[in-house]
Amino acid sequence: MKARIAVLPGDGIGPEVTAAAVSVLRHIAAHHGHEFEFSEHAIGGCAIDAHGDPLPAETLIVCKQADAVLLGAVGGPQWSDPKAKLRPEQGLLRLRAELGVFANLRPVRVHPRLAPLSPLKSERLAGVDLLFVRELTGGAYFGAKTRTADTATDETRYTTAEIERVLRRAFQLARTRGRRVTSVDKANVLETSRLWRETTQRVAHEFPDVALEHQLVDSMAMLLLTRPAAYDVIVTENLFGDILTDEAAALAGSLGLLPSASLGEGTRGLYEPIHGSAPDIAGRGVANPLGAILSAAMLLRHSLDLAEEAAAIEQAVDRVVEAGVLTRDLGGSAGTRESTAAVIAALSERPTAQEAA
Ligand SMILES: NC(=O)c1ccc[n+]([C@@H]2O[C@H](COP(=O)([O-])OP(=O)(O)OC[C@H]3O[C@@H](n4cnc5c(N)ncnc54)[C@H](O)[C@@H]3O)[C@@H](O)[C@H]2O)c1
Ligand SMILES: CC(C)[C@H](C(=O)O)[C@@H](O)C(=O)O
Ligand SMILES: [Mg+2]
Repeated sequence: MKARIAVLPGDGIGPEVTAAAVSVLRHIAAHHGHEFEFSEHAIGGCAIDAHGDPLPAETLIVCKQADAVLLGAVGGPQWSDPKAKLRPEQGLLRLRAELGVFANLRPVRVHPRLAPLSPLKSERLAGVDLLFVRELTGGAYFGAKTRTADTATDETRYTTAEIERVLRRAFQLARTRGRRVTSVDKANVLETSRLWRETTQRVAHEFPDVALEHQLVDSMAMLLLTRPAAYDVIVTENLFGDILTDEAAALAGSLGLLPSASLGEGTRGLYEPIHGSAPDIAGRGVANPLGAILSAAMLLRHSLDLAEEAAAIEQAVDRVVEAGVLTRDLGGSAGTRESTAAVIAALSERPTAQEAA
């Protein structure tokens, strides 16, 4: 298979973790007979510095022509002045909107070896296998903003069509898993959430084989910590999904572990770890590359239809964790390169009988 992959390293640890993901994809291409063509483009703070625009026109054109986009992270203290006109994060939000990737899939699994790193007791973590589906191109992130000297507003706006399409994606995904959807809103207070809930109830009729429950976001924040194994697919709006998934990362042991896939109507997708540019550790070669590497696996599965290769990467990551080659955020001492090299070495090993079954 031939594929064009646009790589947007971005800021902070972004270049370190995308380099790791690209080297894993190169290994897959070489060993499975694929031709992946990579091209790097600017986004975020470094694009503001080089081009005066967090999403330069050239970057957007290449992303729209690519089969998939792999992104590191954007942002950092040097571009975080509240009065700044241009912000790195605007580039990422515009890219998501321009690509029409309205459904952001964020899987959360807990490797038993990492359970001690979680704030929860191991018995609560057994069987945790969540898939968050976060609406990605609507809500407060994209509503009108106003600002005077002492007042600011961010409009939260959702249309029925925006809610329906992300819900359908969540229900469809639930059919490939545990057939349970939890829809998270704040319908006791917010009008957008009341529209969300009404729409969910209607869309659920199209999926009679999938169980639906509603949960208010504040109690969901607690339930994620008290009974995380009770959930399967969790679908929610943009802002709630952003916050709940960072919380869920603590269950897995580190923000550095969680991947994501942002999908629209076609097969082209945007793939990025859920973490940010981690300015506190950038440039030191210690960032955990596994979230980015697992995002590359999602790219193979969702944009290139290479499910076997995707599973091979996921199994290799599991083996590396099992073997205890861990970066510092996971209590180990491996650097980014060592962790990446261990994944590539594990890819070359034969699958265990259990994995092959
Ligand atoms: N998708 C994105 O590009 C994205 C996502 C989140 C935050 N951001 C931006 O990143 C900047 C920093 O934000 P923040 O500090 O709140 O969040 P962050 O995710 O960058 O970092 C939070 C903490 O997690 C650690 N961490 C994150 N990723 C890690 C990894 N791969 N390996 C090891 N440790 C890791 C960091 O060292 C830090 O202690 C901000 O400008 C923010 O807007 C960007
Ligand atoms: C950087 C920011 C715009 C982004 C978001 O909130 O979507 C990040 O936090 C994420 O989770 O991808
Ligand atoms: Mg976030």
